[in-house]
Amino acid sequence: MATLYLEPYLSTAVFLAALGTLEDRLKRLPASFQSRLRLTADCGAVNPMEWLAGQTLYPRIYWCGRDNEEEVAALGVCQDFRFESADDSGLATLLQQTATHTGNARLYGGVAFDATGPAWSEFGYARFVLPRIELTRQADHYRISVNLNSENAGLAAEREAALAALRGLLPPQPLPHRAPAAVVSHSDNPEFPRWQELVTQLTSADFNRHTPKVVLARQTRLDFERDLCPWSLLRRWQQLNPSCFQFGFQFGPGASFISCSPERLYLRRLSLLQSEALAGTARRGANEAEDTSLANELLADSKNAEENLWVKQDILTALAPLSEWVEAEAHPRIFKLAHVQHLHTSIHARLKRETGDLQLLQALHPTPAVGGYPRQSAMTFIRGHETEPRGWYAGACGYLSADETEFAVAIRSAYLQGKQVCLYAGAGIVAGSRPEAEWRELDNKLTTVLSILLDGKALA
Ligand SMILES: C=C(O[C@@H]1C=C(C(=O)O)C=C[C@H]1O)C(=O)O
Ligand SMILES: [Mg+2]
Repeated sequence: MATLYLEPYLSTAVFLAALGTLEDRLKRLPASFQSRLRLTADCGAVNPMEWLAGQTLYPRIYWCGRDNEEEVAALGVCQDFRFESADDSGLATLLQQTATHTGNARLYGGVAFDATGPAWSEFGYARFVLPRIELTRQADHYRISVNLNSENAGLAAEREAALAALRGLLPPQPLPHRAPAAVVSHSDNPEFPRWQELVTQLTSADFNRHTPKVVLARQTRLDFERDLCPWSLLRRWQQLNPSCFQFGFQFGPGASFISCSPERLYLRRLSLLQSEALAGTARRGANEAEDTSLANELLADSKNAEENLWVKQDILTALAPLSEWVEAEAHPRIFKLAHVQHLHTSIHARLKRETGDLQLLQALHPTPAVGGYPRQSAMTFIRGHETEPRGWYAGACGYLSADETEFAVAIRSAYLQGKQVCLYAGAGIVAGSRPEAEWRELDNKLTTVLSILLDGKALA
């Protein structure tokens, strides 16, 4: 086995020693243990995404927090929880049970935008995985872990499965910039004429009176001459937008979902919660003066203020019964990305003792940043008028554990299947929205990912 690791790991000897440590500890496992067990060893610097891309096992899951302090490459399955619909009470049970697990084993996964929409195969309505192996970077500290679950097939079989996963590891695969893959076709759904009709409908006084905000989305589908590598695309994307959440899910070889999202649904550390209203958009300026003037216009604009306010108010209302206290910044600030800038309002709460991730997800998702206000009426409009299912786009993706849970809102995302990429962008439609301006806003939101795909500096 050893020779496999020789070249590509940056600190091969340390990595090999870590694998050796884990093997020894697996061989000397206690005769019994409660439920989940996690063994961890320091492994030296290895690029988590390149490591993930080099493996043969699935699922491959990548997560990097918005502050870039923590990066995780998760591989294979110790436990896999997949739910085809929101009616499945198993998801509620899972969320409740996770709260009572000791230790900090994390489940990585996501929930689709719409509980009732058709699910993407492999992704389901919701899917969460306790990975078999995790490579974690915290600041500049790298660790490799292996998870076991005594409730699986029995201790001996579980130990064998863990050893086999470790022994099957392959070297990282460099993700170099490659020559462009040519685009064969490019289509939008809806196209502009239909978008114009929908925005006109949503901004009519009659509609607006009962449903003041609906987030309409467009799917942009690109077909390339060759298969694309999701990890190469995500790698380039994260370099352009390092202040975003960066994540990817590849449950099998056929499809992957990646995202570079600026938006947090929530971060819960024990009973402290951080959430936010991120809505309202302008493009970035060509120079500093223009950029500042666009930011000032955004801060002063009533249509954008309203987009942000519906999100803030809805989150505050949803959190009030779940919290000891909840507070929000009085005014939005500017959050800058590579090609757009947004209005951002921070929200903090201390949760009541009985509030867990189940209540939080039910109360918050989907927020009016991706659905609308009121939620049910906006969802009914979206279901009745968008013809492409959103799948996990605008869903909630992240990790769950007893002590700490974080979900990003899966906007600025791409669903890849072989040669095909589906990109998604939505815009909050409120009174005063104009079809042309909102259409341009969709384009602006896709500029970063399109600059990579169409420049072709990554990918084949
Ligand atoms: C729905 C998306 O983004 C949302 C809509 C925004 C807007 O309309 O200004 C801004 C950020 C998000 O709340 C998306 O990017 O797909
Ligand atoms: Mg907007």
